Amino acid sequence: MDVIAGTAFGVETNSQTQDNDPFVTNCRALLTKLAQASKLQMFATLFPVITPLLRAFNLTTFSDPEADFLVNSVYTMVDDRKKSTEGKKRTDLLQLLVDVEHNASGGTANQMTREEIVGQGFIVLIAGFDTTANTLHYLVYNLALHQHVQQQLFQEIVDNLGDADPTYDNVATLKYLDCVVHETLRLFPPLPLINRRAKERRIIKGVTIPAGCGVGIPIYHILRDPEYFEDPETFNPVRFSGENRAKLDPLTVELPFGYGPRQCIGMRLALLEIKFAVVRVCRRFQFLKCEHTPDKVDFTAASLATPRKPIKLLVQPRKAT
Ligand code: HEM
Repeated sequence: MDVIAGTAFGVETNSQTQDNDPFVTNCRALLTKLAQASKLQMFATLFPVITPLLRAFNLTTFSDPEADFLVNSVYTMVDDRKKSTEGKKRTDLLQLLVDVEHNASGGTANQMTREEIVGQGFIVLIAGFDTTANTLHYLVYNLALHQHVQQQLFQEIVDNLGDADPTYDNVATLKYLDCVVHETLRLFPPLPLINRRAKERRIIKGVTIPAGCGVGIPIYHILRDPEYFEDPETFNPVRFSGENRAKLDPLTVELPFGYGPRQCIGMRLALLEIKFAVVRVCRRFQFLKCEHTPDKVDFTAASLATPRKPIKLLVQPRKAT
């Protein structure tokens, strides 16, 4: 939350310590609702023709007071940025968007309206928060269940970084960490399903997809398909190492972030964020199973991969060496 609010909007949220910050509480509440709104979304995905009807009855995903609060906050930020002088310019996403509007003021096709800027900013906020947090959640769960993986990861961090702070360059040397992150995303993709609309009629394996038809792409199931991954239900980070990775279908390696021109814009930021957090946490704590830790995660039928019951773990400080 703090990373996305800071990098996208320059807002300091301190979500770990200031639970009552309205930005944090509204964001959390909206994401919880979004995760639950899946049945309506699924229906609208399969039958896009009903979308105008949902809009007419104000039944869209973003018609909640929490969404209003966040959208209005982004409007205020955009207006503040426009008023601020050159010298005070920030280097974040919102500033880039505001500059696009400013620089294209000749009315070119690339010019963005105020609404478009706010819409883009809002989507980044929503898309960048729970996805990364959920991945970290599932990653430490996997470590708790697979102590040998946790030990190898810990050793890699100690051997390569010692006590040094994680940086863009030094986390790139942590090859095993990269495998652990990718294997976590394979088994627990935060967005289990993405959507497209068919541009033209196509027949795939005997199934006709008419032009304009909504198509759901089941990321979760593709990433657990034995056609693409041997022994797919097993958590095995080594499948993403060096020559093993080269044998995988390249499409599946980045699939947790989608595919094609609409692929996740925050992929590199997310991977870096996750790796920084893992280095900081895993060198100080060990994650263990406890009596409430499930052996298998049962998901809700939601748009975000949400566990039906909270996943509880035992966290133990590591002894200083
Ligand atoms: C582990 C973390 C993340 C995962 C797994 C993830 C996954 C995805 C997926 C599957 C999509 C849809 C892609 C498609 O349709 O092909 C997407 C879109 C997007 N993501 Fe991420 N994402 C993550 C983190 C982030 C972060 C940190 C940001 C913000 C910087 C972000 C911003 C976006 C945006 C703006 C879109 C595009 C929305 C659109 O075009 O409608 N994501 N992401």
